[in-house]
Amino acid sequence: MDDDLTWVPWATPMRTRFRGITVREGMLVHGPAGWAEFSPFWDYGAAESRTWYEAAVASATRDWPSPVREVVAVNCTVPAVDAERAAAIVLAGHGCRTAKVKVAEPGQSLAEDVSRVAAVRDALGDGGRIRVDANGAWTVDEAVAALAALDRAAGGLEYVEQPCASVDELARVRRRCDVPVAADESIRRADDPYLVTAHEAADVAVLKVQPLGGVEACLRIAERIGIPVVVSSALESSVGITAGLALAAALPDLPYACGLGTVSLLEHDTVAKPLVPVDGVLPVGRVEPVTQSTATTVDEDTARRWVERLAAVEAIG
Ligand SMILES: O=C(O)CCC(=O)c1ccccc1C(=O)O
Ligand SMILES: [Mg+2]
Repeated sequence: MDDDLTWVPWATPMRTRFRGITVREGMLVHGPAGWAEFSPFWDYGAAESRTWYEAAVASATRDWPSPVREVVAVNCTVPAVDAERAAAIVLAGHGCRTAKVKVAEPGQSLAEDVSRVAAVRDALGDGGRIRVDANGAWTVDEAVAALAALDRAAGGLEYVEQPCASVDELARVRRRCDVPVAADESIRRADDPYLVTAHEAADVAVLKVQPLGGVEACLRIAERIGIPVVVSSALESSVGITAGLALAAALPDLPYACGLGTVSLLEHDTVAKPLVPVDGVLPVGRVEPVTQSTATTVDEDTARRWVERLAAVEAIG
C-alpha cells in the first residue's frame, strides 16, 4: 500500500438500471496530484481490475497531460428504457446534441429498439446525432438487419458501437453495412487494442480511462490506433469523469461528442456540484469530492468489500 494515498469507499443506487447495474460503487483515492477514482465493475476479477487501479494511482500521483481545450462536448446516454422515458432523457439532456441509445438489451425486441430510437430522433429534432450501442449482443446477420431498421428510425445513425462481440464479426458488419462501426469492448477488454485496426474492423475507437490503464496509456493508444477516438465513461462518479475529460482535453483531434455525460444516471455523486453538462459541454479540470457525503457514507459490508478488493488488486503488483 502506497503511504501517500488515501482511499475512501463510495456507493450510490443508479437512477436507471444500466446494463443490469443497479448500484454503482468504488473508491476515491487522494494523492499528491489530486483525487482519482477506482471503480471496476464487480464482474471484473482482480487481474482485470489491475488496469483500473493503475489508472487511479496515475491520476492521483501525476499531473495530466496538457489540455488543448477547456470544455468537451458530450452525448446524453439513453439506457434500454421505453420510448417515453427515452424522449424524457433527451429532453432533459442538458443541451447535448448527440444521443447514445442502448439497443439489443437481453429480453427486449428489435421493435422496442426501433421505437426507442425513433422517440430519441423526435425529441432531438433534425440537427442532432444518434449513435447506438449493442454491447456485442448481435450476430452479424442480426446486426445487418437491425442496423437497416435503426438507421431508418434515426434518419441516419452516426455510428454503431460494438454491434457484435468479436473483432472478426465487427469487420464483417463493417463490410456489409454503411453505418460506421465503433469498437468498445474489442478495445478495452482485448489483449491487443490494435487488432481492430489491423483487421479493418472499426471506424471509431471508444477509449475508457480506467479499463485501459489511465489517461497517458489512452493517449498513447489514441496516437497509434489511426482512427478517431471517442472518450467514454465507465459510469464513474464526477471524480472519475474528470480523468476522462483530461484525456478528451489532451487529444489533438476530437471530432465526436464524448460519452462522459453519465453522472445523471447516478442517484448520488461524490462532489457537491456534479459534472452535468451545460449547453452540451463539460469543463476540464480537477474536482474535490465531499468526503462526508451520502455517497461516501457506506455501510460496513461495502467498506470491507472494497478494502479487500483493493488489497487483492495491489497484491498482483
Ligand atoms: O458512452 C456513453 O454514452 C456512456 C458510457 C457507457 O455507455 C458505458 C458505461 C459503462 C459501461 C459500459 C458502457 C458502454 O459503452 O458500453
Ligand atoms: Mg459501449
